[in-house]
Amino acid sequence: MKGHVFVIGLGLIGGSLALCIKKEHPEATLVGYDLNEKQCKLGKMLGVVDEIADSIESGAVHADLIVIATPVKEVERLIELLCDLPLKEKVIITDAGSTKTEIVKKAACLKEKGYTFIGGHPMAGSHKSGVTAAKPILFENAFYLLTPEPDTKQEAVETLQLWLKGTKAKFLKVLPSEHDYLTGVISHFPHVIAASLVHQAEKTSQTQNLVTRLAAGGFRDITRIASSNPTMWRDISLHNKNVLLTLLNEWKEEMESISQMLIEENEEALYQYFYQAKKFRDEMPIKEKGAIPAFYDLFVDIPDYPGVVSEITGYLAQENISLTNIRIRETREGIYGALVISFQTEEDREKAESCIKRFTNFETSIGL
Ligand SMILES: NC(=O)C1=CN([C@@H]2O[C@H](COP(=O)(O)OP(=O)(O)OC[C@H]3O[C@@H](n4cnc5c(N)ncnc54)[C@H](O)[C@@H]3O)[C@@H](O)[C@H]2O)C=CC1
Ligand SMILES: O=C(O)C(=O)Cc1ccc(O)cc1
Repeated sequence: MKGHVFVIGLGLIGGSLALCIKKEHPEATLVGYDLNEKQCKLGKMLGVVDEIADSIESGAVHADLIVIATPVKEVERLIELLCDLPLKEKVIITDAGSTKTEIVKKAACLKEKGYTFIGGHPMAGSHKSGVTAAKPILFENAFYLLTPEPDTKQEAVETLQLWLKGTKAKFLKVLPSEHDYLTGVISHFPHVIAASLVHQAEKTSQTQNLVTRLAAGGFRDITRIASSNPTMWRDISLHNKNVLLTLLNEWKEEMESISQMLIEENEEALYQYFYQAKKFRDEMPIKEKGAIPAFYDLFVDIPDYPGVVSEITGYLAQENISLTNIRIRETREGIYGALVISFQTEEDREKAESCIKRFTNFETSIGL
């Protein structure tokens, strides 16, 4: 497709979406804008966007597609700002925010002006931020939730999906309230719990300095997401506060019932509690992005030349690092592909990452 695409917020998500759009639509002009000048410079330098706009206004008025990829409270402010601009009549405005109810409500002013807004949420990412972490394979096979309104034209939804085809994500349409409840359960509430576990360990560390050294394995797995961007999570929590408060109350009741099982030394109830959790989790489609990520996967961006895979496995073998699985996610002649290497433990994955970094200049990441 041809046209001007304006991406506001050139971070992990805005940058990755820009790369996906350019990959699928090389004739489109990608224009970026970020409050942080450094992200603008990097975005242009890394070829994530073709141009940087001087202001929101100058980027927005020429755009056929506007993608807002800033923290969710900023999404609201930007929508207000766009409402007062003379945009193109057929422009499609979307966002990538992790919450939808408040954003879609705010977008009513765009509808009043005759513009089309379709809420969006690519359900993949990581605890990293900034345009340097952006990559075109970030959303591959992930769910991409869209929240069109009943009166949104089907043609506009199709056009948006076409613009976003390069994400290779699986699009699903949901209601904003449904979106916020589901993401509250599987994403927002777990972030609160992860942060709370880290706080608990920190409190203990004030009197027991061994705690941080002992915190390995399970603790690190369950608290990885506590390393995410605090501004982003502050905004998400405030936007989805009602769902979070409901979930917190249910959680408190559940914790109360565990206290009771412990007080009563109720072996059968405790066994059932852990057994049912294991059963449900083991049956989840964990290999699919969007459920629970496979935590010990290492992604290596590799150039497409013969022998590159055995070169990498050779380095790992030299350092006695065992892998459990290896696969190539995408290769086309001369184009970078992603090698996905699975390990049994996080320690093995960390060792492998530093080994590959020492021997090569290939980009590595732990993805979702
Ligand atoms: N990080 C993740 O894994 C995921 C994040 N999201 C959502 O995507 C959005 C962006 O998140 P990330 O890319 O991770 O954050 P990020 O921190 O990497 O990028 C956000 C960028 O927005 C810029 N920004 C903030 N206010 C702005 C404004 N008024 N005008 C222009 N630029 C502004 C910041 O300077 C920053 O560069 C958030 O709404 C987040 O909830 C959605 C899916 C996954
Ligand atoms: O790092 C992780 O596991 C995440 O949870 C990434 C993430 C963050 C926010 C979203 O709205 C969707 C995905």
